[in-house]
Amino acid sequence: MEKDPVRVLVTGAAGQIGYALVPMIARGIMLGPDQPVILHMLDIPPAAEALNGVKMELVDAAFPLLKGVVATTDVVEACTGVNIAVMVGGFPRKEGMERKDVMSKNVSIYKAQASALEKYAAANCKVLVVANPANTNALILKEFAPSIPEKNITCLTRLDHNRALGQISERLNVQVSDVKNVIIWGNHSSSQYPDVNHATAVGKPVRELVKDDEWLNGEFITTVQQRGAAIIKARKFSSALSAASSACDHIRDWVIGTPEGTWVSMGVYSDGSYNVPAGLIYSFPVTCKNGEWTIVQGLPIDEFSRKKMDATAEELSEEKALAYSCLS
Ligand SMILES: NC(=O)C1=CN([C@@H]2O[C@H](COP(=O)(O)OP(=O)(O)OC[C@H]3O[C@@H](n4cnc5c(N)ncnc54)[C@H](O)[C@@H]3O)[C@@H](O)[C@H]2O)C=CC1
Ligand SMILES: O=C([O-])CC(=O)C(=O)O
Repeated sequence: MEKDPVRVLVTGAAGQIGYALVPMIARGIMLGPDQPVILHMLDIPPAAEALNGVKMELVDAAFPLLKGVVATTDVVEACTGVNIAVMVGGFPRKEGMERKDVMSKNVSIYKAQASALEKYAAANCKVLVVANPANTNALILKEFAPSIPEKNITCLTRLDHNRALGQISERLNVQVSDVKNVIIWGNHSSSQYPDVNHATAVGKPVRELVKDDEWLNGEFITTVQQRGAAIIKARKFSSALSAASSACDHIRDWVIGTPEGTWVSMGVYSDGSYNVPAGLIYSFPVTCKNGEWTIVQGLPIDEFSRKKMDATAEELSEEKALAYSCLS
C-alpha cells in the first residue's frame, strides 16, 4: 500500500538553493524512493512570479512521488500541516561579507516564522535551518517557538561535514563513500572546527593514512572553513547544489537513521555535552535512530581540539547576543 504523503516546507523556494532542492525532494532523495511528498513552497511577494514558475516546472517534470504543490507568499498557508520544514529563506552572503553581516537581515525573519511554525505545523514537525547565520537563526526560531521541542530544531552543518569528507577523499585518492566519521564542531562559519581525529578511510585512521599532521591541522581545516567563501568567489553566488544535497542528507539520516558505525554532523541544541555551553545551537557528531538524533558521547578531545571547540562556542555566544540586539 502506498504511504501517506509527507508535507515538506521549503522557504525561500524561489532562490538558488530552493531551485536545486525541490526537485531532489520530489524525486525521493530526501525521504526515500517510496515516500510520496507534498511540497509547500514559501517566498516573499517580489519573488511570487518566479515561485509560480518553479511550481510550473515541478508540474512539467511529472515526478511520480509528488502528490501536490502549494506555492505561496502567505506564511500561514505555507506552514499549515507541514511535517518537515527546511528553512532556506533569507538573504545570502555576497562576496566580501562575513556571516555576521547578514545577521540583522535574517534573525527577524526567523523570529516571525517561528510563531507560524509553532501555531500551524504538524505536531512533531522536524525543522532544518539552512539560511545564515544558520545556528543563530535556528536558536532564534527555537526561542520564539517554545512549544516546539528543542530536539526538533536543527541547523545545517552537513555541507561542512561533506566538504571535509571530500577533501580527505581527494587527498587520499579514495572513494568519498570510504571516508567516514569526520566531525564538524560548532558554528557554520569560518570558526567551525573540522576534526579528523576519529575519522577513518577504508577502515583505517585518517591521521595514519595522511601522515601529514601539519596539513591536517592547518590547510585542511582552513580549506573546509573557507569553502563557502571560495565558492562565492568562483561562482559569484553561494553554494547551492551542494547545500541542497546536504540538506537532503541531513533530513534523510535524521528520519531514516544513520548507518551502523557511522555518525554525521548536525547543528543541535547543546545539552552541555563536551563542555559546550548549554543553550547554543552547536554542531556535534550525532547518530540517528527512530527519527531522533543523539550526540555521540565519550570521544577523547585533545588540547588542540579543545581550543578550537571553545573558540567556535565563543563566537556562537557572541552571535546570540548580537541577534538579540538586532531584535530589540
Ligand atoms: N547552512 C549552509 O550550509 C548554507 C547556507 N546558505 C544560506 O542559505 C540561504 C539561501 O541561499 P540562496 O538560496 O543562495 O539565496 P537566494 O537569495 O537565492 O534565495 C533566498 C530566497 O529567500 C527568499 N526570502 C527572503 N526573505 C524571505 C522570507 N521572509 N520568507 C521566505 N522567503 C524569503 C528570497 O526571496 C529568495 O528567493 C542564505 O542565507 C545562504 O547564506 C547557503 C549555503 C550553505
Ligand atoms: O558561505 C556562505 O555564505 C554560504 C554558505 O553558508 C556556505 O557555502 O557554506
